Amino acid sequence: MLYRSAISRQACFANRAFSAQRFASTKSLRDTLKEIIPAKQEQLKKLKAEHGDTVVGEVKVENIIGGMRGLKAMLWEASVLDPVEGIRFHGLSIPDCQKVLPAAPGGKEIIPESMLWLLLTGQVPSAEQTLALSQELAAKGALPKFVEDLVDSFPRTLHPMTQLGMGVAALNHDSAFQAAYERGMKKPEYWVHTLEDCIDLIARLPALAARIYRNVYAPGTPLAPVDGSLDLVGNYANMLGYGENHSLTEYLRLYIALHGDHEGGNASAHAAHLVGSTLADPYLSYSAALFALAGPLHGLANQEVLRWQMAMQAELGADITEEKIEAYLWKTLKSGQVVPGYGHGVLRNPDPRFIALQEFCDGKPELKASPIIQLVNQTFKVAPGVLKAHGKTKNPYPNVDATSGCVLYHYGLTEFKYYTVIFGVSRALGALTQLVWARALGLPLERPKSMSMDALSKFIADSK
Ligand SMILES: CC(=O)SCCNC(=O)CCNC(=O)[C@H](O)C(C)(C)COP(=O)(O)OP(=O)(O)OC[C@H]1O[C@@H](n2cnc3c(N)ncnc32)[C@H](O)[C@@H]1OP(=O)(O)O
Ligand SMILES: O=C([O-])CC(=O)C(=O)O
Repeated sequence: MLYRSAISRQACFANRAFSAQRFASTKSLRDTLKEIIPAKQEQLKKLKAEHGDTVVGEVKVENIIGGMRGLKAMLWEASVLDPVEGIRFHGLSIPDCQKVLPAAPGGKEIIPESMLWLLLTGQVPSAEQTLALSQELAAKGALPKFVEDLVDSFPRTLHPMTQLGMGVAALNHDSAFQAAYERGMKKPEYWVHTLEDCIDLIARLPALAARIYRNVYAPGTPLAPVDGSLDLVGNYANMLGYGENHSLTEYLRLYIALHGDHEGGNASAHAAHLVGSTLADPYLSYSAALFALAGPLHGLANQEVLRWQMAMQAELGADITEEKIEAYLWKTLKSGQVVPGYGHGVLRNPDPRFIALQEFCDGKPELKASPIIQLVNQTFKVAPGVLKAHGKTKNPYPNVDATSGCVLYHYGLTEFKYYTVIFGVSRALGALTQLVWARALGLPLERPKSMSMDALSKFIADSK
């Protein structure tokens, strides 16, 4: 009863807040995709036929040397990142999504299932569709026994991200795409089997990620099974051992929904896309994404932020002033390290995901009073000025990693080497969505041309 009234409350709320045409019909996820894919295929065909030779930008030597920064060279459907405004998912900003995407029954925050539906289809799901997706994910959420045994065999000292990537790769044992490919499936069927793998993988990530957490940080204690009545994050929190903490569960829903997609060029999404373009199955493709996410310049920065803020707290003692933070920032920079959680390859403003997580904290007195979250806020006041004066970083503002882990720490989830795993549960939403579309659109193998320094120098000399 409570469940039903929560659902209809959500539906009414969503209907008030957003224009009707953005809403999905009452169709299932698969039928919705079947309906929209032909138009997208047609759009791509037309773009290629009518504008294939339109120039989008130029390639400078600095782009080739500089990590391809700024080059518009990938197709990515679900989201676009504006340097100033931040991310939009199918045109919806984070505040838009917070208004229209259904929450979990009894909750307020965006539920990752509704974000997944939006990313995959470009439509806002109803509460009923979101619930159906939750139920499907829970029904498919258990791990095969051999993957449980594999993960249980890892040493506790193996980094949780290494464990996650290996576990995800091993899940390809059951890949529907791989099996159908071996049977000789035709190209138009690719997306159908890719979608099934992607749904299965997203469903199993919480059980895999929670098992890693329990093995490493609470060995020998019981691990809850997947509960068919819970949503994806409800289950994840429960299996982690935090199911009773409603506030943390809500935070995780928001966190996982917001980290889901950040257009295509970020290292994890791009890695999934590159590997997927070889027709490797979604499990192998997403394990590649996870290993990219595990680098400190990308997803691992959230563990690095906490480590750095804790070291700052320990050094500065009880009376932390802005002057002392400023001196600590300079010490970090002068020692040749980056300030973790600051800077970005595309953004040139504070990350709206950072703002959304800060707003989550602002609404909760216990979070506002938390020393670590106060330190994040104080650092935010000082760091942009210091980074501007330092004069190197193109973006002196915080990215999402500047706060995400510190909030987890406040909730008692203090094992910071685990934080990127939570990011890894999330990024599957966007990276796997794109794999479905890459297969539906028949996108080719990704294979850019590289040049050696000698070849570049010759090219420059010849063009003078
Ligand atoms: C979810 C995410 O992945 S968000 C990013 C998470 N990563 C971090 O927070 C780590 C800290 N930040 C960084 O290292 C960078 O800002 C990156 C990797 C995110 C972006 O890198 P780039 O696009 O190359 O940044 P940018 O063009 O501004 O770099 C120019 C110079 O400023 C430096 N710089 C950039 N950000 C910082 C920073 N936070 N602290 C100190 N120096 C920085 C770069 O290292 C580079 O120095 P170099 O010329 O000596 O090599
Ligand atoms: O966009 C990027 O390069 C990094 C990032 O913030 C993300 O992947 O979420």
